[in-house]
Amino acid sequence: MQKSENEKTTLNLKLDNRSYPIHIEPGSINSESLRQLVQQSDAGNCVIITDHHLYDIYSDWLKMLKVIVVKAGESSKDICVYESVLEQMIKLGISRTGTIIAFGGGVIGDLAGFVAATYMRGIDFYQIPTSLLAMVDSSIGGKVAVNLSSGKNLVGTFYQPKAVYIDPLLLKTLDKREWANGMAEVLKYAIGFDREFFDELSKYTLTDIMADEQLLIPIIARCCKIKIDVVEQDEKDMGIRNLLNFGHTIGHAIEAHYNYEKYLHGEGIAIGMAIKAKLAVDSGLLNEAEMERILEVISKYDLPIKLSDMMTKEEVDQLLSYIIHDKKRQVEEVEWITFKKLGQLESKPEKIETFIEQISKELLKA
Ligand SMILES: O=C(O)C(=O)C[C@@H](O)[C@H](O)[C@H](O)COP(=O)(O)O
Repeated sequence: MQKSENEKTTLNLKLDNRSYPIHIEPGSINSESLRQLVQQSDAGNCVIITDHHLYDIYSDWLKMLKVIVVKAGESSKDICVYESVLEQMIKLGISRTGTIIAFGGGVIGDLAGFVAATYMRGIDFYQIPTSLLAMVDSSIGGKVAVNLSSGKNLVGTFYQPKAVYIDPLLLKTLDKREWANGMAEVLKYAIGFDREFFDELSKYTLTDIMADEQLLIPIIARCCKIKIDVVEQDEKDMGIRNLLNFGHTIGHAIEAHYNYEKYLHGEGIAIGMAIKAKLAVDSGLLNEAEMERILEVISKYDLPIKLSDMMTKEEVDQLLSYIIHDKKRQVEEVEWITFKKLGQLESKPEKIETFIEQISKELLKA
């Protein structure tokens, strides 16, 4: 894999008047640059939304600025937390010409983006992702949302940021499980969109990527480029963008079934991608060796390829009931995202009963 120097990379996501830059530069985010971004947005009318874990780490950067802090973790992607943040925005005197800076992982980006999309009918926002998952996926493309008990991301909209600032050095605060969490989305791009990328990643381990910034930066840029290309073609997820949801129908159901406590998003979709790879062999879309390689590489990056506990048929049925609420669902069908070949996906409508029967069979296997 091509190693990069420490220069700045700027990518551009082109969507008419909703176009924006995605800056990738190690060391670009610090107290001074954060202050400048706030100043340029009118300091008194700009608020940073972050979580308590990050506030503890970066309090020196944040304490002089207007900040709203929520609890770290998926439980903050919640309607009540969303309402609380809106009320705090009012109390902070943020007007309809105000700005939000989302400084956090996927949860913060999705929550803060949804607040920005709806506060006084919409104000500007910037994404400063601090997790690998947010850097390679959720901070780009404008999907913003909160969860319901019925499922993931069920209340939200498409609302593009004004810019995304990616500083890989911020990942130093991430624990290994969170690194693996983000690598699941990296592997999604490789397995589903870029065979050469998959072959390259298969040469490394999670530890290699964590330890070598010169390896990491091109990986982040490659993921952003794939995401940009897809979003520019299908911003509202009516066609090709469905493919970015590979492994997610099962993954979201797993997350929701365990109340967003047992499995991180990346762990859920890793299991989802592994199940899809196994089923692709049954339908002749992958050969046994390709499937085995996919499972091996997913495992190599410290991600699960199956649920950790055996499930009863009743438990599997309960887990799969979340599929009914998947947003790719039509009336009687759900978009089945599967392989054309390793490195290329396709989406086709599948009867929900068939979908559930096939996934159920895999989930019940030892
Ligand atoms: O950007 C997209 O489109 C994706 O599907 C990317 C997903 O990796 C991401 O997790 C997204 O938030 C899930 O989207 P959803 O539409 O299933 O809520």
